[in-house]
Amino acid sequence: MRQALPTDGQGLIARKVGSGSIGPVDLSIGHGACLCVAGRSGAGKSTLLRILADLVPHTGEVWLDGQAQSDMAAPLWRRSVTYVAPDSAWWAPRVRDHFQGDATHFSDRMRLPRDLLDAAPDRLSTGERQRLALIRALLGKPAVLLLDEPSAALDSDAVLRVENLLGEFLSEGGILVLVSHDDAQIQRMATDTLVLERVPA
Ligand SMILES: Nc1ncnc2c1ncn2[C@@H]1O[C@H](COP(=O)(O)OP(=O)(O)OP(=O)(O)O)[C@@H](O)[C@H]1O
Repeated sequence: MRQALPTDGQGLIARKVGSGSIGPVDLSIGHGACLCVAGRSGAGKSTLLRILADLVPHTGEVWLDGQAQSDMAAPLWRRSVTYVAPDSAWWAPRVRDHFQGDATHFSDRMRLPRDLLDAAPDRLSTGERQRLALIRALLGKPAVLLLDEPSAALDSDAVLRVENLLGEFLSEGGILVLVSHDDAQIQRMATDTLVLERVPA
């Protein structure tokens, strides 16, 4: 497991967050740390990430470096606390139209063909779309990345390339919350783990 940095009020902190299907959940993640979220299908992993990104109504409170989520406009909060869905949305004609800045460095690191940046999003494979969604999020320079099964569709070499980039994000003080069903990936990436249990109806 990776080493966590101490939080001392900094980092991402959630207290008693929940919605109809999950919670209440407490968590605290320091800069440079990766919380892996596991649990059975339907346990609420995606819902927890969407709560942390302020994408769904919820109870409880979330803070980033002492700044409360409830005191910020949701779009501004999401620039710092960015959710990457397993089924990312693409709306512009070309892939590169979705990026803030030059994606070639990240795309080369992932060994993606350069012509993909000029491609129409609907011709991307599932794994290409997953990696390009991660690149799009990284180019936004978030403080926190909330990744929902980011390498579920990837071969083992591509998984390690993704983890390498995420390791770099962590070493620069980024905060990562990673939903994964892959125990080996959790072993490689986690400084801490949270196993969610489905709330009985
Ligand atoms: N928009 C929604 N409205 C109502 N219920 C929802 C909504 N989104 C998710 N749920 C329910 O909340 C529960 C948790 O769903 P969630 O997608 O968070 O689980 P998960 O742990 O991520 O599952 P998986 O591993 O299958 O992706 C499920 O019972 C799901 O049906």
